[in-house]
Amino acid sequence: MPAMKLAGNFFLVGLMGAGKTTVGRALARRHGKTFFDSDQEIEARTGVRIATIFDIEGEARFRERERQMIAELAQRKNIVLATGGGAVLDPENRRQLAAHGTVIYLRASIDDILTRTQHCTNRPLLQTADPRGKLEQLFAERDPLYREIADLVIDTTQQNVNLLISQLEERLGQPPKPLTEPDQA
Ligand SMILES: Nc1ncnc2c1ncn2[C@@H]1O[C@H](COP(=O)(O)OP(=O)(O)O)[C@@H](O)[C@H]1O
Ligand SMILES: O=C(O)C1=C[C@@H](OP(=O)(O)O)[C@@H](O)[C@H](O)C1
Ligand SMILES: [Mg+2]
Repeated sequence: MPAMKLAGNFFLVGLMGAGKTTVGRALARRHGKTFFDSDQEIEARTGVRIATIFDIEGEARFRERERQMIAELAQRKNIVLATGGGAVLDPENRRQLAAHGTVIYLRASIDDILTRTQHCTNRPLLQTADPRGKLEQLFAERDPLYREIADLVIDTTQQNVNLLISQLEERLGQPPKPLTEPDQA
């Protein structure tokens, strides 16, 4: 059992392959929270993979499904939610996430992301001749949006999941800094 209990909802944001689903599931298990992954919920409801939704309906319709799903899940209590990497593109999603929980931005180097995602066929945006170039473009577009709503930024590059959870707990458990320095008597 963890020494401290984390209160409220936790929302994980960051690029594909940053580890949102993996870290989110472990964090939820350790702190007795219900885990959701917005992509997995969309797949469960539609009965098809994310790649098939992109193929048949296109990215814009996927984003609508994602917006609906995040609006619904953000209302729940005591959850950990792993969002899809593009969820922050929508201002309404950013508003929902910032308003209803602690937002954790997971970062990773492009090299690590490429290694982690190279055999995956269910990330349609990376099914391109130049996944590195695509990730660099997505990072440039999205990093400011992740930062806009993040309460905490954690770098997962070359970090094992258990150590990441300890790091998260340590940083979330820190008492808030006083606004002013105590008087020097
Ligand atoms: N800290 C880590 N170190 C090494 N591999 C990782 C780490 N976090 C995730 N992975 C692996 O990378 C892949 C993508 O992780 P995932 O959690 O699905 O990322 P995301 O949900 O952010 O796209 C998975 O195969 C997962 O096992
Ligand atoms: O970055 C993106 O736009 C996407 C990320 C994916 O989720 P992960 O970040 O969990 O891979 C998934 O939602 C979809 O393929 C689109
Ligand atoms: Mg994921």
